[in-house]
Amino acid sequence: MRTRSSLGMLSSSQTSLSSTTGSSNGSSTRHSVSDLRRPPSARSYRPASPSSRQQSSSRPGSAMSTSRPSTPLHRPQEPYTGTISVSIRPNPHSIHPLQPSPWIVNLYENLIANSTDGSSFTFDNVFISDIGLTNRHVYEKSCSEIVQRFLTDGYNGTVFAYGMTGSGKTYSMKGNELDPGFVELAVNDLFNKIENETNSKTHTVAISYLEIYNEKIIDLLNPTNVAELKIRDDPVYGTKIIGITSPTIDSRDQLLKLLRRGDNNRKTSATDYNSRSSRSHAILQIRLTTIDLSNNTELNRTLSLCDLAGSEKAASSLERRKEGSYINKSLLALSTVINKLSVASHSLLNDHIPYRDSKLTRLLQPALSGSSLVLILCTIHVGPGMSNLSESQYVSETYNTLRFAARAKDIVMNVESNKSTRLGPGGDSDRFIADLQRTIESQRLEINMLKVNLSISSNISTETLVGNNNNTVNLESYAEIEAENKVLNEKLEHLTRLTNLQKTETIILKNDTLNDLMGDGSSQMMMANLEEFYKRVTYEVEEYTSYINLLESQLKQSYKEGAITAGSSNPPPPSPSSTVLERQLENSIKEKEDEIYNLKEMIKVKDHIIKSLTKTSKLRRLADATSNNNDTTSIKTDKENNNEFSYRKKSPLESDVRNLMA
Ligand SMILES: Nc1ncnc2c1ncn2[C@@H]1O[C@H](COP(=O)(O)OP(=O)(O)OP(=O)(O)O)[C@@H](O)[C@H]1O
Repeated sequence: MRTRSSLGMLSSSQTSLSSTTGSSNGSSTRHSVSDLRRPPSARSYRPASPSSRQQSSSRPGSAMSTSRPSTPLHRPQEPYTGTISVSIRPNPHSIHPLQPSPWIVNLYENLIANSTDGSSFTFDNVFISDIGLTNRHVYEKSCSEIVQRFLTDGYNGTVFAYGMTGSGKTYSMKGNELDPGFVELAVNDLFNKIENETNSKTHTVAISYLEIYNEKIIDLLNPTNVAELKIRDDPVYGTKIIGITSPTIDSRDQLLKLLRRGDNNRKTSATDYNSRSSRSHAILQIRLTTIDLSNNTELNRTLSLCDLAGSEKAASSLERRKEGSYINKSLLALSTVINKLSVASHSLLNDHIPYRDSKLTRLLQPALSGSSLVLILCTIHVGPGMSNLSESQYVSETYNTLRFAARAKDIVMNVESNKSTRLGPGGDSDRFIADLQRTIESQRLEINMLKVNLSISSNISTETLVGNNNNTVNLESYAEIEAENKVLNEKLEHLTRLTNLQKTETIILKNDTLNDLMGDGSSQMMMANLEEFYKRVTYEVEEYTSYINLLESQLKQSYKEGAITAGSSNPPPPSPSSTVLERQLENSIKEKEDEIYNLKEMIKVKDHIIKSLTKTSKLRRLADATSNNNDTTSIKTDKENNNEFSYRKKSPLESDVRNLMA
């Protein structure tokens, strides 16, 4: 029973490690991952010897990582130069009472080793897999330093939890009532700081909370916000999400209440490995602005706390597989970025870093490219727990996570804190406002000029079409209509994509989704699946409807413009080019009308599907109620018969069932 005892035995020393936090050599010592299938007799733990470190550091790419002096975060230094801070936390529930774990933790060296092949990794913190180890303890040793430097020194901070599904990311970030997670602990630190601040300083806190689900950004504080949220470069914050809700917060309780509401909007589902698995990456951004009235300065900084979705093997459910492929794709993009940054830290070449390969890496771009202190908390499985994971499955997943962590640990950062800007007369913001006013003024002039040009050109255009002898179409007005056509074409392309998506959904529904919705056949599971499905479909229907409205208004506009262009009390014989133009407009209008008609038809189909599904779920509830009521009524699912229900024998509920079936 080496597992629990050897991991547990070191528990007491974990608490005495505070002096070693951050004092690791800042590198991960990696040894070759050799044959995992060596016979059990060969499994013995060999702590990393100086010679093995030597061997590791002589390999290309790691030489600098071991020789580079690491700067502990807690040592005041400006700017911060050092590696990303990486901590490893095993999920205590992953220990199996009977199966020895191949992973061994050495708390004195912050090292985790695989006893099968002798490979080992060193990080800033390696935590014990002990059920009694609280989030607060882990937070204080790994995260609170970044939060403090965010609060007092003006650094941006980014913390993210990374690891296999079910390994404890959400537990660490969110926690529970008894054991609050990193987010709540950071919020406490934030408000403690604000409340104890001297009178000369005022603070403004604003937050945004989003999830990236299937490569779409969703506003967790306002899920009805159906506009497609886009990431844009921003001179102050690096990147910014246009249109996201970002309320100003007055108190700790208000902030936590909003987060709870946001958490309820998050996509979670039961997977093969975790009964409540996060199916999205959730990112909380806290923006803090401090105005110091004693010297009239303003300081802005951002703390980002991210609970990433877990990497996973192919799931058995179709829906989960689809989500899983998006999750794995974005985690792969993150891993590629980390690899490249790690290589770039040790080379003089400036390789392209593919931040734009996923929304996640795009959002983390400013943090990973040096504008933020970064902590990565990697959560791992050290055993199969009570799941039916095989040893090779969880060991290889844990290896993947540790390799990712080791590469991240190799990345050298040079982070500068944000600087205060001067307020008041002659201050930075004054100059900024003056700049903005100048820009607005010159834009106002430009708009006026354009308005004048536009009215001249539309007069000329009308004259040209209604009676001038030269029969030429005004080029400017033609260009305008061309531009309008281009916009409409873009919209059309978007619609085609939506339509294709819609087609796929319908096909899926016909073939497999109904089986997926059935889940394990329990009405609870089916209701949960149905609710999720219903939410998604309703969201799509809303998107289509608002899109149709937009198209209709554009069409109206086109009609209007067409009428103005062609309208005349005394129309001239059309010139060849004006006829072409009118034909183009007519075709375009017709296409849009067809498009709208098709979309309306599709919405009808969706509505019909929703109704049928709701009916089916009611039917199933009735069926369950009937069978729970003992009686002999037997309602059974016949999946081979197109998922219809067949029933026999009368019961008091049968008439209800019949009504629903009708
Ligand atoms: N350190 C811990 N102490 C106690 N329980 C834990 C710990 N870590 C994880 N758990 C438990 O393990 C289960 C899975 O954890 P969690 O949901 O946090 O995993 P996850 O990594 O977020 O998974 P996913 O990627 O699927 O969302 C939960 O029941 C959680 O309560």
